[in-house]
Amino acid sequence: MGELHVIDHPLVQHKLTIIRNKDVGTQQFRQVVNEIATLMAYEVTRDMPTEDTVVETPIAKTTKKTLAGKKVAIVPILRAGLGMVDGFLELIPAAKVGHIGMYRDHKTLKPIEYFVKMPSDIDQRELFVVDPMLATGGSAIMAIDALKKRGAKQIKFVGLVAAPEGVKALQEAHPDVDIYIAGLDDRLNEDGYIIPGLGDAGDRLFGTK
Ligand SMILES: O=P(O)(O)OC[C@H]1O[C@H](OP(=O)(O)OP(=O)(O)O)[C@H](O)[C@@H]1O
Ligand SMILES: O=c1cc[nH]c(=O)[nH]1
Ligand SMILES: [Mg+2]
Repeated sequence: MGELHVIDHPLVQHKLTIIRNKDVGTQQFRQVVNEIATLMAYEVTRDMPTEDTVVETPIAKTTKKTLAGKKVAIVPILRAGLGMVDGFLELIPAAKVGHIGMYRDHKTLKPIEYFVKMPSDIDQRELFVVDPMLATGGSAIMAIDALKKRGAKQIKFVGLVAAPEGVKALQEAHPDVDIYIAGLDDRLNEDGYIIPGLGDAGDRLFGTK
């Protein structure tokens, strides 16, 4: 079963509450989503492998840790996932970025895939699939299906707000994928929105309403 990690760091919780406010505009929403993404990138990279490296300080030669150079890629689920990419790149600037386009049909709530462009070697990379919202889980499940079909083996899902329904569905569909979120909310409403949630993340990020 994929582990659920709720990042309860005070800075993350504070920033998440800021963007829940319906009166926060596009510019601040975008900025704070990226700030939370940076803080989450710090948490989700905790288990990155390190190796011993010899370094000469002004005082002495010593052996200390550096990253072992594991390849990673950030995979935003368009559109809303794009809002988290720059925040991740702040900490992992050399990461490749693969895009997967997905929108939910408003009536059926089923996701529809419309774009996939991945680095050629995703089978050798750790992938961070980013999307602020995990609602029914349909979009994340289909995105991860598409990545596995292309050879991906190591995947983490990183979101901001999730409904319990989405967490359960994703854990059942992809038990090998750990889930990192900033907030686990109450439930979905009849339109498939997370309660209390933060509204439509894509519309709030890009000002399309
Ligand atoms: O868990 P689910 O029920 O699949 O819902 C979550 C999806 O819905 C939103 O995307 P949306 O369809 O609004 O597309 P957008 O990002 O282009 O606005 C969100 O960004 C997720 O991708
Ligand atoms: O609450 C929700 C659910 C799905 N997608 C969103 O952007 N918000
Ligand atoms: Mg949307």
